[in-house]
Amino acid sequence: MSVVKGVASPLEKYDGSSLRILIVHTRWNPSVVDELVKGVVDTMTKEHSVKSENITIQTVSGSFELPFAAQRLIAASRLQATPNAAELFSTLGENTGPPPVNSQTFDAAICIGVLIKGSTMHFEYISEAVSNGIMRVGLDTGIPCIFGVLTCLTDEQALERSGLGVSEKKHNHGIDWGHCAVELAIKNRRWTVGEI
Ligand SMILES: Nc1c(NC[C@H](O)[C@H](O)[C@H](O)CO)[nH]c(=O)[nH]c1=O
Ligand SMILES: CC(=O)[C@@H](O)COP(=O)(O)O
Repeated sequence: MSVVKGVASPLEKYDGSSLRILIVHTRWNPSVVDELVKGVVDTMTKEHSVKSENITIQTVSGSFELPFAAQRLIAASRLQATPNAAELFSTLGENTGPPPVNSQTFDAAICIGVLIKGSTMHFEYISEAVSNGIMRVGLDTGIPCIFGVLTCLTDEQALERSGLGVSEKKHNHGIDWGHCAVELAIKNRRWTVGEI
């Protein structure tokens, strides 16, 4: 068991009570993905006071769809949060109506999926595309976009990294992603107003 590997705790405990979080997760390998999502949500709500009503959860088919969905959902939330959203919405058709009162853009997005190597190179191509795509969404939108995709060679590796494994090394990586999302969302707010 490694004595080096792992992430150190942050220097402060971040209050997520005002944060708005987007979670996009896949429907591939659902037994593992669902456990990872639970780890993220439980960590944010129980350890950082993120309100459940401020967590938006959307699903896509597979990991390859994660970057597209995250980018489009961030864009849609920005449309809803714009000052003249009602006017913009009215131009979209008479049935759209005004945006929800509490609609605002997201403070962070978390993309969650599980890739498990098969017998072709499909795994390698998707892994590379998805990791680059998720990184690009964060850089292009300015909204922290957390890489919550397990890239596993075996089922056992996926089970271990979602806390469903049988060894003492098992750890739900969703916990780390929940902490990471809150920390970067708070820091991004501070950096955006010049607090460095
Ligand atoms: N094999 C896995 C996939 N494959 C599906 C792709 O992600 C994508 O949905 C499809 O190519 C259509 O664009 N997805 C996973 O998330 N996990 C896998 O193990
Ligand atoms: C990650 C994948 O796309 C993989 O599970 C597909 O399996 P295969 O390479 O056997 O087609």
